Amino acid sequence: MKIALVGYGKMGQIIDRIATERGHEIVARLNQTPTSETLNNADVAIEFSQPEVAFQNIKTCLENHTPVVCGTTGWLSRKPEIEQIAQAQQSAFLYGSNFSLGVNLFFALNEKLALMMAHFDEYNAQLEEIHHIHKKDAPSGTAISLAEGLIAHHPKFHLWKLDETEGAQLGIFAIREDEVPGTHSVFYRSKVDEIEIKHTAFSREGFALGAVVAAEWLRDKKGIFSMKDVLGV
Ligand SMILES: NC(=O)C1=CN([C@@H]2O[C@H](COP(=O)(O)OP(=O)(O)OC[C@H]3O[C@@H](n4cnc5c(N)ncnc54)[C@H](OP(=O)(O)O)[C@@H]3O)[C@@H](O)[C@H]2O)C=CC1
Ligand SMILES: O=C(O)C1=N[C@H](C(=O)O)C[C@H](O)C1
Repeated sequence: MKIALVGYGKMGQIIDRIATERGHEIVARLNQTPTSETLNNADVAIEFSQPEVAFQNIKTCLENHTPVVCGTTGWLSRKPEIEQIAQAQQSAFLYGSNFSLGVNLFFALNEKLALMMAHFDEYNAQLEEIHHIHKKDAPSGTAISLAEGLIAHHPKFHLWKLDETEGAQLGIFAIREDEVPGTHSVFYRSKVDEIEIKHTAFSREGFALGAVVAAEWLRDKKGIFSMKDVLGV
């Protein structure tokens, strides 16, 4: 199929290689907001840009009726608007904070554990994410998805507060270090023990492959989807 890459940085360039290896044609490699012309009749757009520009990129794709797989994080406050546009335009939109199979299994594992712990009050949870020094947003989209999943499956979870001041943010430690691709840990701590579950990305390959698989899945769809729909988990 024909793929438009909206955002051609670290992720876009790896997606280009993997999509080409899987027999797809890259019809656009864009580092600016697309237009109907620059989308070049793509079957699907894959958007990995930056937080401050993602909304306009996605909006343009949806209004052009180009199905769009979005991996850009840090813009989610405007996701409801995008979902309204997708519905109004009868387009296809799929957002993933993390497209790797490993992290989506990690999401499911933590949700199952939170569900089991919902019967007890012993454990609290704390999240930690480590990324490369170029990352603009914090905490990571993956960490936010993790936190949302824990709370949804364990409403009593008291996510530790970073500094115990009233109204402190969720217990998410965001660390920026060297060229770390993405490491996420969840610590479940009681008075007597601690359970740690960790996902470590060795490179960006897993994210890129997952995004291409999501684009292949989305091509003939209409509506709003996530990686749970692609993977059936
Ligand atoms: N969901 C997932 O699985 C993953 C998500 N991400 C997320 O993807 C995003 C991109 O990450 P990464 O590739 O490392 O970042 P990069 O900064 O390497 O790439 C972003 C690219 O977007 C380009 N860009 C700037 N403005 C626009 C615009 N208006 N329209 C289109 N493109 C534009 C930049 O061009 P220029 O340099 O010229 O400004 C740059 O090439 C981040 O939000 C990150 O959190 C990353 C990995 C996995
Ligand atoms: O910026 C990155 O690199 C990544 N960002 C995503 C996030 O914010 O969760 C996914 C992955 O961890 C890499």
